[in-house]
Amino acid sequence: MNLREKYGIPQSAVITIAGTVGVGKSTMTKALANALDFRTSFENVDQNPYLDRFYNDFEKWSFHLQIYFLAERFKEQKRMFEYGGGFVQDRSIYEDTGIFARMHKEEGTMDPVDYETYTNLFEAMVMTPYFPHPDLLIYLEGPLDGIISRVQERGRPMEQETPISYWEEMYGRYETWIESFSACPVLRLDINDYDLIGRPHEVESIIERIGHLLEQTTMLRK
Ligand SMILES: Nc1ncnc2c1ncn2[C@@H]1O[C@H](COP(=O)(O)OP(=O)(O)O)[C@@H](O)[C@H]1O
Ligand SMILES: Nc1ncnc2c1ncn2[C@H]1C[C@H](O)[C@@H](COP(=O)(O)O)O1
Repeated sequence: MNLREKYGIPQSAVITIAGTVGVGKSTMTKALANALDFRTSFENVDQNPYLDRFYNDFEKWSFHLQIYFLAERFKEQKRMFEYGGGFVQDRSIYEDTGIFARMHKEEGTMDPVDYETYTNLFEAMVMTPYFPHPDLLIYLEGPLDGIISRVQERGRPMEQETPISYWEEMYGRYETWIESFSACPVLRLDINDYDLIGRPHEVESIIERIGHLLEQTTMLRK
């Protein structure tokens, strides 16, 4: 019996991983997908034609980047649907609007009219009964200084050159955002409570918690 069967996780489940830049979403996505024998849906950072330009000039490229991410995530959503689920997704679509677009609009680096156009499009595409929400959102959290060290060590120059204040602002917004997030059930994990690189077997206890939570939410729906 594999871990998915052992903990009663449906073959069709879609699990999305959320959290600030550098917190460990991609690492978690790989580990969970591997242990559950699920497919992965990653953000393709290296192939993103706007990301470098965006970090060099937020005001100029905010709108273009958000539209690009929306199109990419929607394509991924379609792919997950076509396979009938069984996916772990690196970052949820909800963070694009709830964290990034909103932050840039409120910080004055996204034009308010562009923001309005973007959110209208987002709501028309995503906030409808036709858009299947994930079965579970895993929210990764931990101390900011450790997360910033991970960003620095990972070594994407555009992120290394970005002022710490940007990551601080984002971090605070994530803390507020998760408190009111309600599109699907949430499992919060503190990154100091596991280490998927140093102690990879710890993925099992995370899968056990996922199984319990999915079981509870299925019972509540009955
Ligand atoms: N448990 C861990 N201990 C130490 N470093 C980690 C751990 N998990 C992830 N990292 C490292 O932190 C960096 C950011 O992780 P990543 O999974 O890419 O985060 P995200 O996808 O959230 O941006 C990567 O260099 C990764 O290898
Ligand atoms: N919607 C977004 N707006 C701006 N920047 C974004 C958005 N989604 C992701 N990003 C950036 C943040 C990081 O530099 C990379 C990848 O994020 P990561 O958390 O490392 O997966 O893209």
